[in-house]
Amino acid sequence: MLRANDVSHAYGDEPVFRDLTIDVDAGEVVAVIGPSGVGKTTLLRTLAFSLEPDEGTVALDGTDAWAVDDSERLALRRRVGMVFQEASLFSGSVARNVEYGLRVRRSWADRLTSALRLNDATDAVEESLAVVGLEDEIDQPADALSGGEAQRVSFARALAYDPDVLLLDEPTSDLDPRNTAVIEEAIGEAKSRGIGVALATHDMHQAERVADRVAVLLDDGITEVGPTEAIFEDPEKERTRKFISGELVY
Ligand SMILES: Nc1ncnc2c1ncn2[C@@H]1O[C@H](COP(=O)(O)OP(=O)(O)OP(=O)(O)O)[C@@H](O)[C@H]1O
Repeated sequence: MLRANDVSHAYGDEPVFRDLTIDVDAGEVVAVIGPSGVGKTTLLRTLAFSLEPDEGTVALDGTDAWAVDDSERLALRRRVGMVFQEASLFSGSVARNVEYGLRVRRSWADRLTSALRLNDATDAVEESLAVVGLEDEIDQPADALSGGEAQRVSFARALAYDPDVLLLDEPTSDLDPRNTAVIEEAIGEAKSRGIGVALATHDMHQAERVADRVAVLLDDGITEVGPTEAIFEDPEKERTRKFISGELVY
């Protein structure tokens, strides 16, 4: 469904990755693991159509995002939700923060329609908050939340948006185990709704817990991608095995 094909990207003269291919299907979680600075964030920004690759194509359901005009590309971007390492909520209630996700997705025409849609929006906000266990905090000011709760609201916001794809950039690296577990369960819920998920993570155990497939990003490209169990138990490449076992030090 979402596919980056033979993409290359460099910042100035510094190549980040070359000829990299990765895809994410509906209802599938693909974890991208690799050492710090290898290009996981750059890859997610490429998959979000916010960074144009120097070479190669990035397509959603076969539409090449950089071969269409700006408005079509914007329409593609709207089908993708993102959660970053740090929650970025604005002052205002939890409900308003989650609603924001819906508002950016909807066109003006949609927003001007009936009360039925407004009810749908309220339902979507409540349901999304329930997925991250924060339905009781709906009217609280976002400023009053802990860091972990704020990140859960960020996830609910991305989910309420009803994306086709969710891109998660180390969403739990600042969280404690309890909040991490909530986010991992929410990833499972997104998957069961048919959302394709790409998850960049430093945490190999997390990749093992939540991913269907794992892409190992080393040096300037994907060294190996495959079913999670195969990558962790019996990788094809020696380099993958060394990275997984911690023998490869960066
Ligand atoms: N806007 C930029 N301009 C120049 N260089 C950049 C830019 N963004 C990232 N880089 C460099 O590109 C490389 C890849 O960065 P990126 O953030 O994609 O890696 P990462 O795997 O997500 O790292 P981390 O795990 O530490 O978040 C790094 O060497 C980084 O310093």
